[in-house]
Amino acid sequence: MAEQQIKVAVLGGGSFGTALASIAADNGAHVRQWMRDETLVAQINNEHRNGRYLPHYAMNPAVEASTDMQAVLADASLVLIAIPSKAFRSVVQAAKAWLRPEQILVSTTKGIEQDGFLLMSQVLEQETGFSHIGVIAGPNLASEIADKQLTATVIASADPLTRTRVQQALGCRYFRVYASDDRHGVELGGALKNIYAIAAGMAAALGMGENTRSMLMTRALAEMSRFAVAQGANPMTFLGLAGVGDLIVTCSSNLSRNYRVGYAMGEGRTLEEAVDALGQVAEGVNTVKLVCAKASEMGVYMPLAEGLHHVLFDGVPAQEMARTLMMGEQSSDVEFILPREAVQQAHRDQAHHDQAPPSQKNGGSNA
Ligand SMILES: NC(=O)C1=CN([C@@H]2O[C@H](COP(=O)(O)OP(=O)(O)OC[C@H]3O[C@@H](n4cnc5c(N)ncnc54)[C@H](O)[C@@H]3O)[C@@H](O)[C@H]2O)C=CC1
Ligand SMILES: O=C(CO)COP(=O)(O)O
Repeated sequence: MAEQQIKVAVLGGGSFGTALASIAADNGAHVRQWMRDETLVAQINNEHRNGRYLPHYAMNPAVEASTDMQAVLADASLVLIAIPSKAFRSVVQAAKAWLRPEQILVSTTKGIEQDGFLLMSQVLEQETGFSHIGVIAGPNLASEIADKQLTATVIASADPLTRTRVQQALGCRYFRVYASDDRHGVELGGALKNIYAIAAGMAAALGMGENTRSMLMTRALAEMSRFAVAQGANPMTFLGLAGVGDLIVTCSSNLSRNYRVGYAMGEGRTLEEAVDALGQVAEGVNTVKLVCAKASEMGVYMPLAEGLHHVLFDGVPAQEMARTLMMGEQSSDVEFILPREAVQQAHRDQAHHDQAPPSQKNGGSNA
């Protein structure tokens, strides 16, 4: 019996939604893509090109674009939502009337909602109450996917059906889909790395070398995983594609929009100028604000994120980022092996010992 063609709906007409719609169509799925802009819909349907977000990408001609959300969602079994975090909830609310519990709902958005510090899959859960919910995250620069560069991602969900269906729908000769059940960790990895991509772009523009970049990325990973574990994620997730994988790509490539915002600021532009010149979403700008507030509330040590926050919002010069990196406490390398508290305690013990009168040192002996 012939396999039934999977029906995929993509909400969002930006670069990632477009790349994912085309992958699914390359893979034989029936794909409809929803967006607000009628001109873009006409261009995708007539020229098979998204001139606004991925102008040089020849999309799979089978992708049908539409501004009619109901028609796009009508018979889809898999719904991919690629909408920036600021608009995510409003789009889900608009879609709700046509969503059904048996559908698989997957967020591809790497951001956090301000009210309640919610990740997008939590927004999906809140709005729908459905159980087939997952997230996609990993080193996935849309423009490289558009070039069909070999790429891998992660589908994270507690629900095995969601994981399997997404692997079937998107896994193809140039796109591999690995599975995880740590939805929260994978989703946090995707959102948090945007903060450090901005910092890495800044460091690159300021002429910092490879040692510095490597230190920044590795300490970023320590900081991200410390925060995520405090939020209930599994630290091992940060060894995977959605952790270190995504951190590497966005901290190294000027195809990353977050990196580009940092680079422009390192060259002397203001945040506003850098964001305006980009014309697309750089989620890290909002994420750093929310994460710093949350970290301070939870008592999580995040010197890099705080340093970046001062540069972005408090008028501190970008050069100060480097000082932040060098002036923080010299603590543990991998704190899941040697806890930070153990290093701090050793420093305190040593200071106590150094201050003690000579008669009390070395067990009272003067040798
Ligand atoms: N572009 C990339 O390489 C990747 C992006 N992502 C994530 O995917 C999410 C979406 O990103 P992109 O597609 O790259 O963004 P984009 O900036 O290329 O496009 C955003 C799209 O959302 C639409 N949109 C914005 N507000 C809307 C609203 N209120 N109602 C309906 N549509 C609205 C815009 O019109 C546009 O079509 C982001 O959270 C990003 O972090 C994840 C992986 C890779
Ligand atoms: O998440 C991404 C690649 O994995 C895209 O990063 P930017 O949003 O910084 O372009």
